[in-house]
Amino acid sequence: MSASDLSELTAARYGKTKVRVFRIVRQGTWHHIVEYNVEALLEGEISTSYTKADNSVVVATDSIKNITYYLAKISPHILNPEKFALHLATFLVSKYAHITKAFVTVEQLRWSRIHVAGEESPEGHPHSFYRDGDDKRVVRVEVDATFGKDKLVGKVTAGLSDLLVLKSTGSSFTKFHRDEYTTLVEVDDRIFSTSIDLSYTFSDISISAPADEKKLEFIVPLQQGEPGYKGSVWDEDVPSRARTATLETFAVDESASVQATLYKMAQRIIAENALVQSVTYALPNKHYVPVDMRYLGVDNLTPAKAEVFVPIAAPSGLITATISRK
Ligand SMILES: O=c1[nH]c(=O)c2[nH]c(=O)[nH]c2[nH]1
Repeated sequence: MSASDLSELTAARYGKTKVRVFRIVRQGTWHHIVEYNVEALLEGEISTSYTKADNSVVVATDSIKNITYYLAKISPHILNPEKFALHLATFLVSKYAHITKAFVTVEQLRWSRIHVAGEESPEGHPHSFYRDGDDKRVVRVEVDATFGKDKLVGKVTAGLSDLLVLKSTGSSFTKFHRDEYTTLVEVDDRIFSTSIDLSYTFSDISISAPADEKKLEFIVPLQQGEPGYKGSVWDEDVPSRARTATLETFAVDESASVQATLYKMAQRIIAENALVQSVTYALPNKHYVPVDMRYLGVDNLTPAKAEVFVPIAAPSGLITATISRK
């Protein structure tokens, strides 16, 4: 039996990742900026590149990078990561006959306008910005041309990552299962800190295939404010409402556990966003352990006296769940 009888290619996807893009859109002296980390991966009739060293089916990852920068230059949708991701994925499956699916992830880094005391605009400075947080807005798009290049289906998941939060009270963890392996003590007051990863999904959307020869045109059916508009996956309100719901629920919830708080956050996102079908959180429980000072005769352990803590980097709990619209 030869080696080729023993194995077969069952999945293949490739492309470019960590394409760093910064873009300025100038409206006179009023500038808009975005900074993205883009990943664009392809699937299709590419198996012979793996099995037969046939590079003729390979759109070089370098070309995928070049297309990403070109669209960042010419796309009217660059300022909205959902629309830009859909544009890039639609371009890739439309341009290349043998590519049936494109998977684009856009991570948006935070840049907010600096507010200068006494200056005119309440929206902030026209061209000066600061990094106001390490969390990222994240958009994942799949454009599927399996049903035909003129019947493109878009699957959009959006959300955020690395939103680090902490509350110094309003969190307990009691009445959990106990057995011979249990050493954890019940606490009715503890620190709760987590780095929030959130993603929410929308129903599939149908996308008009670009009619122009260069496949660069990507048509957005209806825009916010136009008659007949019923909301869409690229509404700017959805990410901002989701971020606010996450932060506010975390802040005000009398948390019985990470699980119970997670569930309330997700319920609020579903209630507030008609187009969101499901919500997934991944919440590491970043433990803060009070330092035992009993050997000094100092009480730093009873909850009301616990003031000095060791932040524990690892291990952490990891609580995840998906909550779906009924
Ligand atoms: O909120 C929590 N959920 C858990 O599942 C868990 N497990 C644990 O040790 N501490 C905590 N806290």
